[in-house]
Amino acid sequence: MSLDRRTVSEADFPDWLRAVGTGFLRSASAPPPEEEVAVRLAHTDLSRLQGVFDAGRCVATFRSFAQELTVVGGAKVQADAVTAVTVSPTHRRRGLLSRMMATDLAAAKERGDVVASLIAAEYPIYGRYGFGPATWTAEWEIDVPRAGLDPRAPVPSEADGGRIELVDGADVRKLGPELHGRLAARQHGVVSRDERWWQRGTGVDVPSFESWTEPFYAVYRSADGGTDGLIAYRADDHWGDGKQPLNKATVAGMLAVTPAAERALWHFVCSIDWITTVRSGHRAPDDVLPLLLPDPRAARIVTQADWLWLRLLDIPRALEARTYATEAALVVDVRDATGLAGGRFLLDVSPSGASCVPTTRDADLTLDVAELGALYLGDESPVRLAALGRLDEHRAGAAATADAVFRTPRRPWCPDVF
Ligand SMILES: CC(=O)SCCNC(=O)CCNC(=O)[C@H](O)C(C)(C)COP(=O)(O)OP(=O)(O)OC[C@H]1O[C@@H](n2cnc3c(N)ncnc32)[C@H](O)[C@@H]1OP(=O)(O)O
Repeated sequence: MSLDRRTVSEADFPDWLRAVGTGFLRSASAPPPEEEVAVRLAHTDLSRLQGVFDAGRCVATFRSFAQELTVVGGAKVQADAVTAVTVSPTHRRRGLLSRMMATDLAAAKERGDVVASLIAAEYPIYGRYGFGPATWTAEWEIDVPRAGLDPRAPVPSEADGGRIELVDGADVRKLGPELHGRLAARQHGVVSRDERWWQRGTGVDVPSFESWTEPFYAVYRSADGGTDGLIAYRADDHWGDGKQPLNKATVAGMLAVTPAAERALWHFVCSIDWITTVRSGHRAPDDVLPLLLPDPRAARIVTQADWLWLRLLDIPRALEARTYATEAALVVDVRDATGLAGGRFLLDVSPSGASCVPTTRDADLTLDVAELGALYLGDESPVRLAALGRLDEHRAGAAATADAVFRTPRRPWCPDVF
């Protein structure tokens, strides 16, 4: 019987969820409990769910949803966020992912989405579809006694005027969205969170495959009482043979919209009695954390990897949406084998605005749409891509000009996994 790729109906949904569990090696054979299916259905746009069915049984899954992505300068573009991509091990490498991806990207283009976004399970999967790694992540493990922080110092410092308060999940659901909105207005790479995100993130209706332990939550209030930062962390219970506390705090999330809040929250979590190790959670690779410590070598990098991948669907709108710190003009030839977004464009930028229009002028640079995805938020270097042979320079110095055009002083950061 031929494989049937189709949009998922309400009746298909439990089996579709079962197939996601199979593909992600979570559970072997049963759909989640009925109540959980109902909760998830209420938060799912079925028209953006695809499944492939073999003799009526779901063997491949794909979901996309509407997302806003903050670009350089703080504007937001509409993203087609891709998730729940699985193909059962019995049906792998027969082109099912390629079929579902082609269907989804065509629909996103038709809808007018500017980019598609995802967090890749494995690096080699998505480049072929025009995605490039646009943000990277780093995680540190801090040896607190070695870090050299003054254990007697109050946190935050009295000079700072702010204070740290412990709060609960209900407070986080109240305060978090506003704080996140302020972060999303300034940090490129941030993606939108809906109400459901804050519920799941604070233990409301958590799916059965996730084991949930309530974290500790603390907020940073500035001198004027505003909430400028939020941290969630969990602690284990580990004691040495000599009766010394050797507990580890693992940060589940930390958002800060001012440098004072950022410094205070890191200092706070590194100053909790009994805690001798802090795991930072996923941060931008240029996070201030290690250099906040008197001895930065006490912060060991434990993860360094690609994080948010982007696929440009509308190059003029994408490039005009972000800001640029320099004044320059570049003709960029973008290859896109799918025909969705490629072409030759004149990109004319200055600190007061940008225009990107199709052109027949000679190209300064040629690159694949996936490489443009890696450049888009300012993280990758065109000069480095040229050295790798992934960007062709047709005019001497054009890659260096592109470096000045695209790169940003601070690196992009996407705090979420989706
Ligand atoms: C955004 C997210 O949800 S990330 C989660 C992705 N899902 C997973 O990692 C779960 C486990 N893996 C799977 O379910 C599947 O292997 C998938 C979804 C990754 C791939 O599905 P498939 O249907 O096997 O992919 P498909 O047959 O369309 O492959 C297309 C091409 O990609 C290649 N490819 C697919 N998966 C991988 C991989 N994991 N690593 C390297 N190459 C891959 C194939 O070899 C093929 O290459 P070719 O065209 O040169 O022959």
